[in-house]
Amino acid sequence: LTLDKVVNPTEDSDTTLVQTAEKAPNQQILKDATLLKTVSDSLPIIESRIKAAAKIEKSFFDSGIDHADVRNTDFFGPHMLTSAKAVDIASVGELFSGVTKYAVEKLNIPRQSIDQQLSKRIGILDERCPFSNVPDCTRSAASRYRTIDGSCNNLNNTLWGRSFTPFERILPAVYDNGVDEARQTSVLGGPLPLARKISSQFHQTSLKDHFEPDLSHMNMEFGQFLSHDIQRNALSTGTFGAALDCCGSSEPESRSKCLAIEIPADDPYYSQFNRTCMNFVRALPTPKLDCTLGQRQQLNQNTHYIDGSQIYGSDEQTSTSLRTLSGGTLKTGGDATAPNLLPKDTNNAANCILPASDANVKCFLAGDVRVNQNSALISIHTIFMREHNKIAAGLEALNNGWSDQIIYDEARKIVGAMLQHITYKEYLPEILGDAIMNKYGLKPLANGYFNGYESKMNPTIKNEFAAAAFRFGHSQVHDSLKYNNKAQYFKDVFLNPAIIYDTAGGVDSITKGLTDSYSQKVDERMSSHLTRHLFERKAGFGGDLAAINIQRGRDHGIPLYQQMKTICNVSSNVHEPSVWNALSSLYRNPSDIDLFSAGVSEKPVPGGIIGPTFACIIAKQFEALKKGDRYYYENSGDQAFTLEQLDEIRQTTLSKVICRNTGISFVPTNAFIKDTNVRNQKMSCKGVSAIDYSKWKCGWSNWGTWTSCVNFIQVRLRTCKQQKPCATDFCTGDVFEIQKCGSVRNVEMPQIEAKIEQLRAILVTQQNNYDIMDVNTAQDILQTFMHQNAV
Ligand code: HEM
Ligand SMILES: [Ca+2]
Repeated sequence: LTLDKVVNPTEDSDTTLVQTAEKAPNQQILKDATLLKTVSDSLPIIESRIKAAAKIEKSFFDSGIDHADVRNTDFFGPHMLTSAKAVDIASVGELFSGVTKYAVEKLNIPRQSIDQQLSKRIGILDERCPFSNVPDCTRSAASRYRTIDGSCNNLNNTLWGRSFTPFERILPAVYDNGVDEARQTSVLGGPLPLARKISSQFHQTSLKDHFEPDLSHMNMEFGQFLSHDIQRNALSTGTFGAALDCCGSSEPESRSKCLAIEIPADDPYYSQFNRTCMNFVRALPTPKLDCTLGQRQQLNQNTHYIDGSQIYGSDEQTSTSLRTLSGGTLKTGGDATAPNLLPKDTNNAANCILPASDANVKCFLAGDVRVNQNSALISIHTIFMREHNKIAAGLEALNNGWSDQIIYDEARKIVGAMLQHITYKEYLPEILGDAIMNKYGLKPLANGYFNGYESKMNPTIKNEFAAAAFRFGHSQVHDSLKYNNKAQYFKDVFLNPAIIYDTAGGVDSITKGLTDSYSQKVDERMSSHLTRHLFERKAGFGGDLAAINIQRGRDHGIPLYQQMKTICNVSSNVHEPSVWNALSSLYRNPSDIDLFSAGVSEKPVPGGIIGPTFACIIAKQFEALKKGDRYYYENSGDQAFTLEQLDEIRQTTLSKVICRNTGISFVPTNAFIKDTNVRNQKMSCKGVSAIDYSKWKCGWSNWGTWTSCVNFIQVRLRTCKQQKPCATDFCTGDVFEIQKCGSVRNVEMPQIEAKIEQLRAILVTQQNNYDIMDVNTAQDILQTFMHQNAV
């Protein structure tokens, strides 16, 4: 079984129980009626259990263990990442998990076949399915623009890639009870090694910087920005959306929403603070998209597609709140000394550290709530907001008579296309290397349309990608940001917007620093700023992102490293022996090893920076995000850019976007590669202009150049741009102009004028046939005419 078969099964996904039984003759055959009866028996029981649990949860709130405000150990406040809509979906998710567990017990369903045997829609559960309202896509089908929430992209599966739909899986989940309990038990029995122990013994073996000699720190930061476009997990909250304190209860294990990270007594760092517990809440459950019973799944609150949703939002309400609703622009904030920043989060909903001395300094709003997580992320968000507004102004100046809505839509379409171009053209090749880029067809074309859209390709973000593989970027994070030629420790830029407003620093300085400094090597080692001081507000009480990644993998039932390696066809020796020994010695059995830890520590693939197992998961995901996206920027069709617009998008580089939207003078030509590398020269921002908006002008293009003079006649052509989104009545007059040329003798005049009339008559009838009116076409027309009408 290879990954391709697993990810794109050819079998009909509505496998019936009978078919399942035929495939696995030894398994118990479930009758529909039996299952239906079991489910209806279980419903009142499960519902009353959920009610009782909610009561207990509320008691945690009433007693002050859970609390409305954010405290020292809540870090980013996981509950703040979760929207009310996700909580609603999760309540159904809980019901589905409960019913599944009941059925598994009652009907003695073997663990390995839970999903197979229960993968069936059941009428009485259908009405609770949060994904049964199929959107009306009649208008979007022919629309030039994506919907804000990603629905109606795939016209056969209109919910694919929409925000608030589940992550899907490459392999079935590995839960302790087969259905929903986090993996905590070794294959040999007994507990798995503690996540914090693996972090302190393996991910922190050296706390020194380990540079990746080729890549800039921007490579790290763009990865984070991109990751916030395509995924946002929903995490548990307490009653009334409160922060859960999984370390605050005397019996945290008794809470199904908690999976606190235990800190061993001999911890090399936290022990000096007598700290024994790190807050960790479980990701919320969701039913599957088809609402069949089965294992616990997790929810993506953002659109799965690369569509700039971290800039614009993944739902209508957010996207509208970020718009000025005039001239197609996005709202801005900032002040006289730091102008043109993102709009201010005046309520400090993100719980940022704000200086008491300056009421002006606030955190920011964007399409993704994590924007304030660190100053480098704020900076890149700001640059893309500015790029949108710059494009909107450029489109408005064309005087096409476009409304605010058309300008917004078109600018958003262009920015989304730029993000895709930067991702596939500049970012991914550095991560995956040339061979894998080619193998999965990830490279953009140099010209023409890409005709590789596959409506059967499911773009949904895979759980193994979100919870493990694409977190490789955590190993690239440096100890500090370079800012105003100083090193600003990472722990001091978490949720701290002050330097964005600093006249000596701000977006320009941080961005320049990102292109000017190295990213760290992708390996088992992670910066102590992430493994000891994540979101730290009080010494000793920061978080550990390596431990969180491991714990998250267990929470999601992410398959084991060995399973993923097999499915990815990865050969055996992909670790340095010393690295493998260090890791495997922490576990009772190699089969227990967590995917994040072993994946991130593999030796890199040729030309790339990650190992073969993560490369396989990541390449496959980006293939699906390209071929499974009807709005992929290189596609032809109703929604397409014109070829000349597409060529303009293809000129985009991250460096040019930086140049256009900051006051930086010099950038590396490729912002992802350090400019000390011979492949990469510094370029001046002086020569970088805005994109050529004339490609978006409605009505006549400028005249093309005159052809050369053939028998005293020359021609020039122009193009009527009536393509979408232009209205159709912009052009009156002809696409051609004819004139005499050369030194014509008087006696020849009448003859030439007659020829011109003859040519004009022909061109008038033919002019609708020409799509591209360039000088070569004109020359061809003229030569042919002269040839056929030789003087
Ligand atoms: C300063 C840098 C970064 C910080 C402080 C940071 C922090 C975090 C935190 C706190 C989480 C949530 C963990 C959990 O509860 O499961 C997370 C998730 C994640 N991070 Fe990062 N991260 C950083 C950079 C990156 C980079 C560079 C990448 C990729 C190239 C990345 C990819 C991811 C992914 C894929 C997730 C899972 C998202 C989800 O759950 O929906 N991060 N990160
Ligand atoms: Ca998105």
